[in-house]
Amino acid sequence: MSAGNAEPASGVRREGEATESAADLSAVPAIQAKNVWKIFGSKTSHYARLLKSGEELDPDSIHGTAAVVNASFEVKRGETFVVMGLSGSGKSTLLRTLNGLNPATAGDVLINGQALTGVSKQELRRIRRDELSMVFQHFALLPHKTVLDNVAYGLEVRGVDRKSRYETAMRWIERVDLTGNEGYYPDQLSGGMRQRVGLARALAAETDILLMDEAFSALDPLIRADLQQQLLDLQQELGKTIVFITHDLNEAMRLGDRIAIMKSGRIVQLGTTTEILYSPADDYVRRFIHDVDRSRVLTAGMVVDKTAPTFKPDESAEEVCRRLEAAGHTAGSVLEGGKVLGVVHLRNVRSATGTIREVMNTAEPVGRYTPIAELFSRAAEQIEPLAIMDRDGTLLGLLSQDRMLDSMSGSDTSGGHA
Ligand SMILES: Nc1ncnc2c1ncn2[C@@H]1O[C@H](COP(=O)(O)OP(=O)(O)OP(=O)(O)O)[C@@H](O)[C@H]1O
Repeated sequence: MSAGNAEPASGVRREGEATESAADLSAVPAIQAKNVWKIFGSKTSHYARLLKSGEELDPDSIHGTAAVVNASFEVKRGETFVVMGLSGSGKSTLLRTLNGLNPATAGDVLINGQALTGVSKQELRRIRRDELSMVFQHFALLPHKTVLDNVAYGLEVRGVDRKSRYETAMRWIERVDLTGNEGYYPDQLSGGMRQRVGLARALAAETDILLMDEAFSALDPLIRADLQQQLLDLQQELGKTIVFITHDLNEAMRLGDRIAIMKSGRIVQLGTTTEILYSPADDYVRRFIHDVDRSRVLTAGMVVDKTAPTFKPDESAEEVCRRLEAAGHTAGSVLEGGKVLGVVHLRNVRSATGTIREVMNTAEPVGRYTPIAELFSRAAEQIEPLAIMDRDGTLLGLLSQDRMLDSMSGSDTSGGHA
């Protein structure tokens, strides 16, 4: 298991110290949890003393509930970090230790390098207002305020003037596709729309960190899938740091860059989708992944072959054929000026006489976040594998139909790349 290996980062801030510049902050993980425990019960301060003095504590032997047991991890800036587990495993409690609503019994939580332990109530309120935003399962909208006022609420609390906060709120209302609904009250909206308001409100606060507690769990499956897609699209553009709580592993794998799986307060595995699918830490995790729809959670970027050779369009088919055979590959990509022009297959270059420009397949490359379920029919139409590109349009590698099928059947095709 990989939980528990978080190293302290540089740049720890203390209360009252100046907020570091954006450049300094970029070197610090957005969130750090170091040996965090949360114990409920009457002897909490006794256990806190034991843990602080370095004593080992067996969570099964305590009087009370050990809701979070020795959790250590870092959430990188711009990462979507999902905490997944069954009801009662400690997810919400862990989230509340991160925003200071439920102070840890022992251990440290650092937000943007600042430890929450020992800070004043006032400073904690400032951190919760300026550095974190929350999206809740049951929306937590103010029923007597309109959509516009709900979205603008965080800015109102911060004292932003009416004109600026409405401008900002309208921008986010538009961004979550709610334009035209700004005058409605929450009870006039569907569940999906209410959660869009919740999301817009969190985004309007313009904090770098979003904490989302079962944010989509109350929605029916189609609306839920829509909101997941909307979050993925927003995230691609905004690059927020998101901690997302869910009890659904399909949702966790669809959204998460990394996933922490919790059981009885412990993080039993922390890894990427492919790490968890192909190397489950124990039988508990194995049972979960049994129900995962791999074609939906595995994306092109997760299973792409990054080792295939690349060629220039004016190389001769004969030379390319020789190089492909020598490298033991059946296909390669053709690049010009850093851009993908096409893909060549050994079968086509073998019989060709001119340059590979004439025999390459010039089909559009595929984005790395496309679920492989959407690629099977395209892959079946051509002999060449699909070219997969990164966010910025550069080539990531090739993906053949065989490789997709292997990844679905449980073979590790990730080659260590998530
Ligand atoms: N305020 C509290 N007082 C006492 N026990 C608590 C408190 N809050 C949570 N617990 C206990 O801590 C454990 C973890 O609860 P938590 O709500 O964090 O789990 P969860 O994984 O978020 O569950 P769910 O998905 O049902 O919300 C449970 O045994 C719960 O009963």
